[in-house]
Amino acid sequence: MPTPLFTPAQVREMDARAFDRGTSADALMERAAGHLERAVRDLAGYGYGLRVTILCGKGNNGGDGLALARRLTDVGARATVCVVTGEETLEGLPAVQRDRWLARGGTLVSSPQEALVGADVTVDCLLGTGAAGEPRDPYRTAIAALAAERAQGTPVVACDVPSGVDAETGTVAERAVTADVTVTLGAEKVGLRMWPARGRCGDLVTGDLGILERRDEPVAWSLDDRDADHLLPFPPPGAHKRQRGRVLIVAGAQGMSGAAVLATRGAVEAGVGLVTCLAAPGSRDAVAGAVPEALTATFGDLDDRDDHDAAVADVLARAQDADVVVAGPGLGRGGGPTALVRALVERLERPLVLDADAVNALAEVPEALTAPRANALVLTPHEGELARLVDGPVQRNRASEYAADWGATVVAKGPGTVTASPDGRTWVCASGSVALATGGTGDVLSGMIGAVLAGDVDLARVAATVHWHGRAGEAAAALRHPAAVRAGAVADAVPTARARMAGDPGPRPGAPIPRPEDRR
Ligand SMILES: NC(=O)C1=CN([C@@H]2O[C@H](COP(=O)(O)OP(=O)(O)OC[C@H]3O[C@@H](n4cnc5c(N)ncnc54)[C@H](O)[C@@H]3O)[C@@H](O)[C@H]2O)[C@@H](O)CC1
Ligand SMILES: Nc1ncnc2c1ncn2[C@@H]1O[C@H](COP(=O)(O)OP(=O)(O)O)[C@@H](O)[C@H]1O
Ligand SMILES: [K+]
Repeated sequence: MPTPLFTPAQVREMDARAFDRGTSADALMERAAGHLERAVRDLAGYGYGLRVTILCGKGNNGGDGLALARRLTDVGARATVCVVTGEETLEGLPAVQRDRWLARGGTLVSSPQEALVGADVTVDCLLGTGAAGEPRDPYRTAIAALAAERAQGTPVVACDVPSGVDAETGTVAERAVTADVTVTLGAEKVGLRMWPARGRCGDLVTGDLGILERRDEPVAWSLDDRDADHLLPFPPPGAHKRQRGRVLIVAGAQGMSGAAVLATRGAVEAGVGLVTCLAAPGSRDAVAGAVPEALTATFGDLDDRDDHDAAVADVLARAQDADVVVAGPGLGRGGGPTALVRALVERLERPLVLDADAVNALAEVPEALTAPRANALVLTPHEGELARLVDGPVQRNRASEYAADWGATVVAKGPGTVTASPDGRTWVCASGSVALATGGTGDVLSGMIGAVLAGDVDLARVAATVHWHGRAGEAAAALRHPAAVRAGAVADAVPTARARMAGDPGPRPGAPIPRPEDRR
């Protein structure tokens, strides 16, 4: 099942609801400590005699750490605890936990550096979801001491969030913890799935506190292989090629054949009935040579001011024979491409995927983006392209707002790509590799998205395709080396990545993501 993701504020509301029903904050803290204890022992592979150093702050995150120390002692581990703000700063529950720890015979070490000596595992209970902004001293110094210890090979378990990481936005302070395991408490926090935060968490483990209810509405979802596979098309037996979808790719201005080849390959490798690539004459020949499975044709000269109306009319006419149009890779910049993209957005009665230069063209005619539209529009900008479409700095955690404003599905690309559909659903991609950070991999993705939408315009399929593309990047990186992957190798890996995602296909339950209106 897809994993629901929540904001820290939502998790606080879940806490408050649990308190209203009679669950005590103390009970939640004890449950949290139980999950941390298990994570520490799982990481080490043993508990008895394990030397664990716990650095605590003065909030409830620190309280969790003090409760953990007691539990570890109960299973024979040796816990060393430092409250970095000084034990006298604790109030409320953390103070109660401190007193229990001291009553249990525990002691407190005053300096983090001293506490860390000889640790087998360290636990970051410095700052949790109550923190904001750059960690100040004494947290700052403690975070540096933890990092120095980790550099010597001592693994770090983070309580709830790695300190210094924003669990809502996914941003990371200049001084922040890097963990090997993060035990996220109550429900998964959306920011921890986003980059750069995701890179600080290590393995993400959810510590169930019994506060999440079925009716809780997540802000986003994360798909696993099986979820994504079930969302993707599976050809019905007996289908003929036209029923398996027809994709038209409009790409490759003069001298920009590579992008057209890669987008066309993306569509072909993703599996579809028919792919046609429309490109400038030289590019068309390159596509025909490189991708024999595709049909090819040329559009007129988009660079020629007098002729671009004819070229636009030609593309629109050819689009009548397609189920989906993908436009943009290597389309070029200028009046011709802008006129073409505008015409496609305003007049095409087919689902339309706009990538790369088509996104840039759209930024030239923003009124086309906000005008009401009947067809499905999917935009696949990387951060630079997205920045041209929005006012002010890009925030990927705001992709759902962009999607709602534009009535379009927005695929905000980058590590941890965020896909948001205009009906309010959002997905944060869990797959991918830095191997994808190379020219042309985005073109492969746009072709793949065209292919999957050709059968059925379920926008959850876009997120599933992003996941699939990430897995293809991982597969290409494993076969070669993350530093030596070219976009063509990602296209090569698309079919095997799907086969791996499918595993033992088993029964297909259909789309597992409920739409908002079905979720009551
Ligand atoms: N349902 C849940 O999620 C539960 C949460 N619990 C824990 O409670 C934590 C949240 O507790 P709190 O709200 O007390 O918050 P924190 O434990 O994050 O503590 C925040 C403290 O740090 C200070 N602070 C804030 N920003 C700072 C900065 N930039 N530099 C230095 N100091 C800063 C604040 O003044 C405050 O004293 C969670 O992360 C989790 O560990 C658990 O106890 C159990 C239940
Ligand atoms: N560090 C990274 N980790 C994972 N995926 C990445 C990373 N950097 C880029 N990607 C992915 O690689 C692709 C690059 O797309 P794009 O920037 O449009 O490239 P191009 O225009 O060269 O085709 C996107 O799918 C993006 O999500
Ligand atoms: K923490």
